[in-house]
Amino acid sequence: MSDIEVSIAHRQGDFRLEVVFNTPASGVTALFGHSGSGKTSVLRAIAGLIRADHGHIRVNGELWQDQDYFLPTHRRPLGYVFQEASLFPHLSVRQNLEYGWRQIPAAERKIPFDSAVELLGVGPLLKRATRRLSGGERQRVAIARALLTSPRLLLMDEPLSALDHAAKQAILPYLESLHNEFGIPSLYVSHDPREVARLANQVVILDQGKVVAYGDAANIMTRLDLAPARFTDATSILEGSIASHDATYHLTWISMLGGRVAVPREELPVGKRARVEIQARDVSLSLKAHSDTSIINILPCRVTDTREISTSQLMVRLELEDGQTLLSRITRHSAMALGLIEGCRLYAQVKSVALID
Ligand SMILES: Nc1ncnc2c1ncn2[C@@H]1O[C@H](COP(=O)(O)OP(=O)(O)OP(=O)(O)O)[C@@H](O)[C@H]1O
Repeated sequence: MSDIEVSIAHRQGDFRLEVVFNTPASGVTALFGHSGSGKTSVLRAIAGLIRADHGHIRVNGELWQDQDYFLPTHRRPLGYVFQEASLFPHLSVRQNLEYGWRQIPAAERKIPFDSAVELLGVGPLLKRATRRLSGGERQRVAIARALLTSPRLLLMDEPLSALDHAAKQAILPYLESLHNEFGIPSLYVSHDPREVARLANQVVILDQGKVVAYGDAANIMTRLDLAPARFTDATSILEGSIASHDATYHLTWISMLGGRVAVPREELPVGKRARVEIQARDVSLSLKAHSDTSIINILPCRVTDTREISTSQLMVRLELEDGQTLLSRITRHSAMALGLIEGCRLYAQVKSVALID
């Protein structure tokens, strides 16, 4: 019963939304798609900001809408974070947060005020006027304010899209810790494949108002028949655990069943679960496990799919020995030189690995 069930049809102007998906009410589900594919409309329907013409929405077994019933927005236990934080300009950060906090009776508050402040790192900003915040700070305050309403579902509509690269990178770890810390499921709209690969457990891909695919993020984000893996900065996420630290070369080794990779040394306990991000452009392929190379991350793998992404470039989907998937972007010229075909066994040489958590 603990899932989010959406089955709606809605017409707005010439645009027709026909969306059906089911996703666990835990972790982060990303809604991914091009501009105009209907992502915001789906969030608005879930929030009750529009009433879909047909269909139903059920969250954790609780009916929010069907043909005869419509739960008004203010009675849906959700927090909504928009592209640009809509904070009250005449109130301080603390007053903005207290506004969210006071919206619900004390007995129903699940998230302590100080925990939300600490998690989003907004403690030093509490006395500030909101007009004196940077874009990234504003978004952190907006997320903290949404959390303080103790929502059972968090809806986030491209909360990072107005931020530059550095501000995005700074805020991502806060978003990552959000559901680990409080276990509040989120629906997260984005058209940035790297952001989705990092944050999402599940992904729903939308195109022209319809669901093209949905399911486990690691699978969906690396499927070559879908849009995310065809971006030039496509990314794969691998899961392993901290295996050892190398004091001489200042490295931390992360092991998976299918091999191991190194990142610059991080003081993390051996055995701790770790996730790493690998960009497709940083993965080259070789027929042998070379030792005469500067690359230390060499993973045995098998080709499961290939797709041209431009006249000169190919995206290759690889399966590691433990079943995890990795993307590699190579030239068509290299693919021919390697004699690359589906099923062939190779070695992925990974030039750069970033530890996420
Ligand atoms: N109130 C409206 N009346 C008529 N058409 C609308 C209305 N709101 C949205 N649309 C249309 O519905 C389609 C989907 O819009 P939506 O905002 O859901 O897409 P999106 O995937 O979130 O896009 P973006 O990434 O650009 O925010 C678009 O073609 C848009 O022009």
